[in-house]
Amino acid sequence: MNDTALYHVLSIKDLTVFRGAAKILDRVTLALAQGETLALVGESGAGKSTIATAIMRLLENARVTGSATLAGEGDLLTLSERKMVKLRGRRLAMIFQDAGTALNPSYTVGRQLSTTLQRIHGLSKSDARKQAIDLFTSVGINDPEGRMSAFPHQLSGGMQQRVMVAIALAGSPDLLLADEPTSALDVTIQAQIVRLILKLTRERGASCVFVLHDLALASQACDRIAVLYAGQVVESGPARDVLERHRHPYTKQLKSCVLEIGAKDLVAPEGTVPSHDQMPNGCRFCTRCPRAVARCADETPPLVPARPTATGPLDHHIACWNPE
Ligand SMILES: Nc1ncnc2c1ncn2[C@@H]1O[C@H](COP(=O)(O)OP(=O)(O)OP(=O)(O)O)[C@@H](O)[C@H]1O
Repeated sequence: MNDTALYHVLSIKDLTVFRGAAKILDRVTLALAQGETLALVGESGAGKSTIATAIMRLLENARVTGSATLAGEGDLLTLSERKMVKLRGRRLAMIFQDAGTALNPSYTVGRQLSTTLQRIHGLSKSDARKQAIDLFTSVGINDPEGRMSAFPHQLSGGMQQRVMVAIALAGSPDLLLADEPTSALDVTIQAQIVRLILKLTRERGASCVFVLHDLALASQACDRIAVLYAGQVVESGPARDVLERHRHPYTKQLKSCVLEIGAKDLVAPEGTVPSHDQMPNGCRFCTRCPRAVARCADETPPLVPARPTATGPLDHHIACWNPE
């Protein structure tokens, strides 16, 4: 498909995040079309959650540059806080990795969802309650009416996560930012929640930026993949291109780790990511890269089309001076 025909719901350009002297994200550029799902993959600490949190403008103690344009609203990084308060929940919503800490322990989950519905849609108490029960039903909470009066600690981790999904969907956002639930849940439940989020996003015609650790799921269930290494996007594009026709040596290593070990989840290739005070000026992967050439350590490779036929920002791109 010619991607200029697609409507970009989100365009991130040169997103850079500093925490003190450390550059946590380095000129991240990504685009997402309406109704599509983008998986962010990469080792722990690569900056995936930082991207989602920066878009929501919820990063603390960080300096952020670049832009993140939401269709029809402008650059989220420069909008007033008042405007952001209006957008959060309505046009964009985030599902956090750990529902246990994101939910308020002092209120019942029914009240947390109902007050969100009242605030966003101006519903009466009884209409909000009805809609809350419907939403609990659609996210697969059994006995939704009974669960309305439960406090978060009275629910299992999986149920808490479903409550979070319901709260995120309360305002019918057209962009969801979701962090894959990790260690707090067992793997089967994790996969169920991921599939639930993807299904509900699709049914609603919304778009989703999903932090995923499961490469197989990213390639099966998501339209696009962006591979991150130490805060830089090294390869991005349609899921099949990135996984099957990858050109970046890091993507190749990630994929071969999964194949060799037979693991579904992301396994880090050998070696370690340099610490922030020893980060190369150029390509951050160069210290572990079998194909590194002289300029890799000093010059950051730009994200460019991976093939001559790839031209638009949604096409397959790589950032490498010496690709496969
Ligand atoms: N609140 C914070 N203060 C300082 N540094 C932070 C903070 N949060 C994250 N970082 C640093 O920012 C970098 C990116 O972290 P981030 O959580 O975005 O990575 P990630 O790819 O989402 O990792 P994971 O897969 O483990 O969730 C890491 O080096 C991390 O140590």
